[in-house]
Amino acid sequence: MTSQGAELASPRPPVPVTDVPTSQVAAVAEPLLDVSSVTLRYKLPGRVITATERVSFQVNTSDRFVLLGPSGCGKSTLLKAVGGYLKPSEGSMTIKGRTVTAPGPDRMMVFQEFDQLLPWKTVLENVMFPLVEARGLSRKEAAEKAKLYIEKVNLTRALDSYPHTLSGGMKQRVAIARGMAMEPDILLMDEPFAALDALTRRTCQDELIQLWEDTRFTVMFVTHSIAEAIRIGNRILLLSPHPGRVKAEVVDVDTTSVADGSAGRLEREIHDLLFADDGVAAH
Ligand SMILES: Nc1ncnc2c1ncn2[C@@H]1O[C@H](COP(=O)(O)OP(=O)(O)OP(=O)(O)O)[C@@H](O)[C@H]1O
Repeated sequence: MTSQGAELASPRPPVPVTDVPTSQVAAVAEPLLDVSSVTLRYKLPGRVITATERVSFQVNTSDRFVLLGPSGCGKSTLLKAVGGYLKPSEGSMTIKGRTVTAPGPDRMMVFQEFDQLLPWKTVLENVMFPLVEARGLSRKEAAEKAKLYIEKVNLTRALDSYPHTLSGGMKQRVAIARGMAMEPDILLMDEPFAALDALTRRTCQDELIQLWEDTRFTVMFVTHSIAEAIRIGNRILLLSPHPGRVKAEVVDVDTTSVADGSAGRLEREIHDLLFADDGVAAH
């Protein structure tokens, strides 16, 4: 049974898994993001690639909403479409009731690549840049806000450093600070930790959760790692292999289950759902 507004701290059976299409689930409140029956296609010379087919889901304020599925199922394509970089061939996407038609400062993206920072600008200048250019803040206001968010990702010591002097994990934290400083309606993260070593990746995941505890921002997070999905998400949408369709949604993911050992069970259940035939998944 799907429910909205997960209470992460409450003890509960950790695996409320549903195969009910999200479009059939009654929303408790107006969703922040409403993706309705969205098909995304790439039109190439002489052929068309369908990346996702009739995908529906809703993201609520303060959700940590994870898109999980095998490589090529269209996770990044979906995220780009929410970002406004791709127009659906079918269906609709609205954020706060407005149709998504183009990129905007209400949806900031963080990518996997370490080179998403401007190499000729310092950490502080990188975080200030969109605040000045897209939000129209004065340099003084932008610097104040940027410093606040750089502090939140524990990089105050690196304010004046240039990207090439930072580790991969530090660069990703700067990118997160830059996205969060814009105080977007939703932060869109495309496998931001996938290129990090295992230890740094784990640290960055924990820091992201800590950051969420502090600010309760809304995040949509793409990964193909089941363990990462469980660690990050309070809701996990499972997509089938290419073309991506909604297979199931895991709701009320209790992050405490990661510590109490039941994460392994949840991981196995999600694995079985992801890789089962449709008939098997629909139990
Ligand atoms: N720019 C593009 N032009 C044409 N086809 C594309 C383009 N980008 C992605 N595709 C195709 O769309 C499908 C979905 O790709 P997408 O990158 O969204 O999947 P993904 O689930 O994010 O995969 P991964 O986990 O490997 O990043 C794939 O078949 C891919 O080859």
